[in-house]
Amino acid sequence: MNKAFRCKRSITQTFKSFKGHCKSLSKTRRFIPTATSPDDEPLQIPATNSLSKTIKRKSVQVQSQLLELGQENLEERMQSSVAMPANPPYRLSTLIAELVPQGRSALLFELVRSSPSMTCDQLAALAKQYVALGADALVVRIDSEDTPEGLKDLWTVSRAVKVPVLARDYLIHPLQVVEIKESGAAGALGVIGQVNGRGTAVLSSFAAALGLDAPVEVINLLEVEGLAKAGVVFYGINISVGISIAIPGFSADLAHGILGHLPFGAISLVGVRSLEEARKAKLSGADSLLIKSEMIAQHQDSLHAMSMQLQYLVTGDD
Ligand SMILES: O=C(O)c1ccccc1NCC(=O)[C@H](O)[C@H](O)COP(=O)(O)O
Repeated sequence: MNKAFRCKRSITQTFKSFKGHCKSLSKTRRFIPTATSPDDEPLQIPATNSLSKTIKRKSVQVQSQLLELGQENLEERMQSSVAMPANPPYRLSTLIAELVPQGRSALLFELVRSSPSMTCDQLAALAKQYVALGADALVVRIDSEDTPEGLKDLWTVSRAVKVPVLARDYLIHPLQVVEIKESGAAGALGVIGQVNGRGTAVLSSFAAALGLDAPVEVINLLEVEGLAKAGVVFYGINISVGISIAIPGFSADLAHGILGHLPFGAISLVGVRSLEEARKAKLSGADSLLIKSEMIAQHQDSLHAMSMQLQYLVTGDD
């Protein structure tokens, strides 16, 4: 359990500071989480790029959930989630701790419905295929743009395979983390430093308090420094983030710089879209690789070959 919770702050206090954080961000940041309590004013968000548009859409969704739930029910749900943390049978951080001393990085395959009409059972069958191909863990996309039944997908896949299953969404509010925990996942991707700003550490420590692995996506060492002080130990790097938020020079090279300067004992996950990115990330010391759905789609006709090449890469036999 990390700092925010070691300090014995109640979950209510934590949530309140998260709310305050959302409000302050609304005035100052480029990407603005607007998931606030039912009594908050709707916030104005400048949609400057695709990520900020996505966050705006997500904020509207979360805000409507919060309105429906009400403040008291929300606090009760969060409190009972902390009181009964998840104890998933397969954990990514445990797996990484086993593999890294052997010189091996963990391979996470991203799973997404190929069309909205795909069923949960079909997705579960695909999950089993990925595990048979060599995936050490799976990441299920649950955003409403990817599936009409994100949490059901997560629930079904988590029960279908004997590897860690993480959700991928855009996380801006603790309620989303509670739902992911209740769906039986072992973790969540989507806590993004650039989106959550000063609330990042709170959201991350809340996920940890619920027993989930939740790497925080970072784009520079300044973020790492601040988060490390707050006790964050799991970092994510999305190599293609430079494309979506136009950071000049953000590339595998910058990822290399961040990976080389993570705090002692920290673990890392790097999202890749090609074998070349996977190779660079492994050489730079990534503890785990997220094989993104775009890459899997590109190798649709040669999944076995892709997987074999990845196995060579992560064992360092490349
Ligand atoms: O997407 C990754 O590569 C990634 C790697 C490690 C931790 C988190 C990661 N993604 C979380 C995100 O929410 C993405 O940054 C965001 O969805 C944008 O993703 P994309 O459109 O695939 O660049």
